[in-house]
Amino acid sequence: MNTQKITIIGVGNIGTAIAEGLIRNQFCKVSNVTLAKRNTATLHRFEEQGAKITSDNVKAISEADYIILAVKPFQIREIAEEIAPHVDYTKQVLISVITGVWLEDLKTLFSDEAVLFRAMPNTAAAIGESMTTVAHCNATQEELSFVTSLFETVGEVVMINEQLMDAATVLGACGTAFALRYIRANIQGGIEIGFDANTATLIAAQTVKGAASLLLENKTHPEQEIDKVTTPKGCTIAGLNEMEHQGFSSSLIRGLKASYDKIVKDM
Ligand SMILES: NC(=O)C1=CN([C@@H]2O[C@H](COP(=O)(O)OP(=O)(O)OC[C@H]3O[C@@H](n4cnc5c(N)ncnc54)[C@H](O)[C@@H]3O)[C@@H](O)[C@H]2O)C=CC1
Ligand SMILES: O=C(O)[C@@H]1CCC=N1
Repeated sequence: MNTQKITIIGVGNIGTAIAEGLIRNQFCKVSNVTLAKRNTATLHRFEEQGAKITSDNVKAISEADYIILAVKPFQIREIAEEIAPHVDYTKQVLISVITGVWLEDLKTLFSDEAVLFRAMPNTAAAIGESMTTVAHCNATQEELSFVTSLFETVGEVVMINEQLMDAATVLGACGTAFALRYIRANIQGGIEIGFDANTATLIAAQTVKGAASLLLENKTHPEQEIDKVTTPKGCTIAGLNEMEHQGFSSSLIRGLKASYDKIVKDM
């Protein structure tokens, strides 16, 4: 088990998911995890498990080896002003999961010498099934290995060129919501053709999980797997073609593009 101390500043949706994933998968001693947010009322279950909780960001980072920044983009300036003077850049490492905030921005907010990681996980980190993309600067091999293993503890990891981080945000982080909306539509349709909500949810979710696993395990292209399902003159191709007539793939691609354009426009 790792002995390094990890602090998460901003324990909302994604900070909570990372904390849950790390603690659940015993990445480090729970007592080496410090969680900081302004209102700590939602953090008591972590405290009961042995984590430290605080609303004092400076105190939160005082003993940390790795500091995960998980606040909203507009909150990072205020946090940086508060904690930057207290970071020991010779030994403390910063990991930002904040959308649209670049390593160069972080250097400006903290220090040119700061060891910086920019990572994009998703909320499935809570159950060890995140997809996390990572870029970095000034990191040693040891720091790189540590951060990789931290995110591997909560799912899959891929190192990317930072230029692709906004695209990774759309595909890998927003993608959780897009996939869930697809599943929800299946549930709605499933109810209309006869199932109760619980059964429709189980069938829809397990079917999507199975389809994704086919790609991950077989390393096939989706269309190869689709070919195995589409019986000639059968009901699958009839449904698929109707979905495409209604703009199914096109609407998803446009949605991804709109999501991407929103990040690029705002940041
Ligand atoms: N929600 C998601 O699925 C993902 C979000 N992100 C990024 O992570 C960041 C956080 O997103 P969410 O967790 O969804 O937002 P959130 O609003 O749920 O969490 C932010 C947390 O920061 C805390 N906070 C705000 N100001 C603070 C301060 N001065 N000191 C300490 N804590 C403070 C808030 O109380 C809140 O708990 C955003 O930049 C987002 O783009 C990245 C990947 C996935
Ligand atoms: O919607 C958002 O802005 C954030 C970025 C990734 C997931 N949620």
